[in-house]
Amino acid sequence: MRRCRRRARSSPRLASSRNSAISTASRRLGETDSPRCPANSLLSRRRRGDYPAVGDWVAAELPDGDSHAVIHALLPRRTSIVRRAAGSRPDEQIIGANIDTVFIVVSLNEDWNLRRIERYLIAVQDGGARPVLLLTKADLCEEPERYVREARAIAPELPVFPISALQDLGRDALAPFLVPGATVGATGSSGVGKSTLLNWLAGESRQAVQGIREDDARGRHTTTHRELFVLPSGAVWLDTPGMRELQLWESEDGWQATFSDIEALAASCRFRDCRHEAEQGCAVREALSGGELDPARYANYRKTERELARLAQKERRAGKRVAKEAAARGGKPAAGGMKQKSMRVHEVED
Ligand SMILES: Nc1nc2c(ncn2[C@@H]2O[C@H](COP(=O)(O)OP(=O)(O)OP(=O)(O)O)[C@@H](O)[C@H]2O)c(=O)[nH]1
Ligand SMILES: [Zn+2]
Repeated sequence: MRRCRRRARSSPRLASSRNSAISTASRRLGETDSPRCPANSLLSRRRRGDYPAVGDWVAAELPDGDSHAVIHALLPRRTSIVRRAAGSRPDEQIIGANIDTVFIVVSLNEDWNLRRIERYLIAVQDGGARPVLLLTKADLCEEPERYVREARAIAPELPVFPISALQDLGRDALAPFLVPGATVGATGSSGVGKSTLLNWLAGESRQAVQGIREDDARGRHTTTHRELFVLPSGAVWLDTPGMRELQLWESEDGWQATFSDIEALAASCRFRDCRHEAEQGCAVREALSGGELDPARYANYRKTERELARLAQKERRAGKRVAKEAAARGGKPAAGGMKQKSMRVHEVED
């Protein structure tokens, strides 16, 4: 089998099987062939999010006898899970495109932490994907239903399923999310059972998770690994390091969706700019003192609000800095921005 890699974090690769005489066609990015973008289209793109990412559909051409595909166009994304790219530039990195469902994976033998689940809910809902909570290792837990109840209390609409890959429990509950054509991903702490879950649903062990570090004469870089898997049900499983450890992003959508109950309370405070501190007619404080709102949930609401505000401020500052630098250069893009070579795709034989 042929694998390909490039220096950037996500790799633009084509999921479909190789076809010797293909004209321009719509394809899914993920695995096997190595696409290269025409140099002029590369140079005309600025933001990372404009580049193909795992899960994208592209119009591509695979010239006869050439193992390199050429991407001509990137199709619009239905959903995109993003995070801020490393470095000082205000830029987003697409962790996964066109994902329908993200399984938030929490193990029933680990520390149970509703606040962590809330953070995952924010991150997943920001990208437009549907969150589903999977409570793994149910075989190690005496009372999984207790945890299901607790999770439902913070997110009544959230589908929650206890499962055990080891004992083949809960498979049927996942079927509606794994219909043909659906794209799913899984996020959760290390060791909760994400790889085991993929292998269980795939019905076989897939070499999905080991990223290999390699050195070569041109420096050290990460060898990317397979990132899209077609499950026997016909669904596609997207597995990237970024997806496995989702982080908060500065958008507010996921935050508002995650804390919609508190947002609704805040909307009925007497004062529109209520800070929920000592104001008269504060519905939030009323709910807290009446026991309808868990103080720990409210504390997480405020904490994540502050975090997102800090991220947004950082973004604004970085944006101003970049604009200033661009103005100083007379509007030309930074030399150290998106280098063409960062899109180069390497190939290795397995
Ligand atoms: N008892 C039990 N153990 C499980 C189950 N699912 C996974 N495990 C075990 O949990 C451990 C971690 O599982 P992984 O699938 O590697 O976890 P992961 O989330 O992919 O971990 P990272 O790759 O570090 O992100 C392994 O020893 C699995 O055998 C389960 O349903 N029941
Ligand atoms: Zn208030």
